[in-house]
Amino acid sequence: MRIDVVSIFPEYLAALELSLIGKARQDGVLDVRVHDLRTFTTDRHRTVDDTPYGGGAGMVMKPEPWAQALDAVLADAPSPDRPTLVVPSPAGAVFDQAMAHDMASLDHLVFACGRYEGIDERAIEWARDGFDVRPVSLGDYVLNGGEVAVLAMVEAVGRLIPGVVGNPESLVEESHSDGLLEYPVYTKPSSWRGRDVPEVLLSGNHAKIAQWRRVEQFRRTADRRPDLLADVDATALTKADLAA
Ligand SMILES: COC(=O)COc1cccc(COC(=O)c2cn[nH]c2)c1
Repeated sequence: MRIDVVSIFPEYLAALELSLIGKARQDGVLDVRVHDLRTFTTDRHRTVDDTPYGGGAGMVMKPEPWAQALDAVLADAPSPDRPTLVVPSPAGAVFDQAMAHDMASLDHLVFACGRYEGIDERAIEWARDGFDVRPVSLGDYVLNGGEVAVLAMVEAVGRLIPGVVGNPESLVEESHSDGLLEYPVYTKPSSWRGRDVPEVLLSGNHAKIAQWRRVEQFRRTADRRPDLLADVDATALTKADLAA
């Protein structure tokens, strides 16, 4: 997969050189390119923002540098297919694991990191000719810019790409993969500061362990994210499971 990120703080994305994503880049599994929006300005001060029409506090990102930057990305695109342009924004569709899987199936993802009060809307509309434009929110809160959201999304998407995570098995049983939160996990020692690992996990009885884990998933989801239960087939939980 090819990923392009455009930002006025390209050094913010240095974290993508670390750990699993960094290794995937070295192995050629991911091709991540970060671009400094100021490269695409033409004035002496490398201006990327100006005051908002209609008044109000803050500044707005000028459309022209964005059009120049996105044109440069298109000129160097890996395939003639329309890339997806993800614009992290408080006014976007909320990012979730389903969206991460959808993005992981794409050949070319481009991220536009907004700052200040946002990007001139005309640049977003202009981009619809060359890109599948998707405003995406991480949640109902406001960041100072899109870079932190891009780090989260590139990690969530990148880890789903074959060859990025060592053991693909570890992607199967995790929160949200089956609509439920994940069960609690334990490791040695079996007794720690007076707290013992649940007996069933030491039993070697794999059917009982699977049953216990399933119940814990439902219990946790009901406790922390009851909103998720609406979409889950609770009949999968038998009375025997609950009695266990
Ligand atoms: C058209 O879109 C834009 O102009 C985006 O502009 C901005 C402006 C300020 C901050 C951000 C970063 O995104 C978030 O704050 C965000 C994402 N998820 N939850 C909060 C983006």
